[in-house]
Amino acid sequence: MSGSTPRSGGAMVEFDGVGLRYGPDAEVLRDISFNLQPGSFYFLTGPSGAGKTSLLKMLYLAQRPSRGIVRLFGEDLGHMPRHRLPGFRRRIGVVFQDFRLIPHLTARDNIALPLRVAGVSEEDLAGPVGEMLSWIGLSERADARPATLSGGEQQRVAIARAVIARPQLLVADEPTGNVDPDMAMRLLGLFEALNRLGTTVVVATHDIHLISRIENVQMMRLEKGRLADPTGALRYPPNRS
Ligand SMILES: Nc1ncnc2c1ncn2[C@@H]1O[C@H](COP(=O)(O)OP(=O)(O)OP(=O)(O)O)[C@@H](O)[C@H]1O
Repeated sequence: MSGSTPRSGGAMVEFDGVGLRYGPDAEVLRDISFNLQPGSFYFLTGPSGAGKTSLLKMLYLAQRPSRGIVRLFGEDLGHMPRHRLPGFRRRIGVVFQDFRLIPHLTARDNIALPLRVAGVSEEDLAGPVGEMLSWIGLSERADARPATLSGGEQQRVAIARAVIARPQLLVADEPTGNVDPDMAMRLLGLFEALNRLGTTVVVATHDIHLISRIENVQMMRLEKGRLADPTGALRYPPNRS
């Protein structure tokens, strides 16, 4: 991993008074303030349209806030020159709601992509990619292209691709929406394993069953573009000390 690490004792992610609007329309997110601590596991919930995907987009740097401050890995993104963004993005694993697999690459090559980008040799990546294919139950379909995979199979490949390079931050948008409950638990196991290795994990989901199966998670709930804190687990507003 290149680049800076979070300031000592600092948050992995800090949102301070963040608002987001698309074009001239009203804000879809308002007054969003929270800290994500390194190595923690968060579920983001809320009704459809509450703004979960929009919040995640700001987390994985696909969207800049309309106002407020977003700090990632201790740095203010508002003051970051564009040429530094790709380096930051490489430290973040993303499971997109619509998967976004590369259509002309096989399942194996989609999963291997982050390791290749990181410069891992073909010899060294074969083992981890094979293990990942086995974990998601797709060893037999390793040479299949995305268009020939089911929605659930594509989702499993997307998850494997997001976790294989052990990102510092993992952001997953409804990552188990297309798989059965057993596979959902297996995939959640991947997130937990990564989290135990130190990755901060943020999972947006409607799946209450999934949430109830994990211990030591923190909940974030969005309602109509605002953050609620029903459990009190979240520091809201953030501790400014
Ligand atoms: N690119 C966009 N342009 C304009 N409005 C958008 C855009 N993306 C999202 N919105 C609007 O922002 C609001 C929040 O959408 P968002 O997708 O973030 O919600 P969500 O909580 O992820 O919903 P779901 O659970 O259905 O995926 C919605 O009113 C949506 O219509």
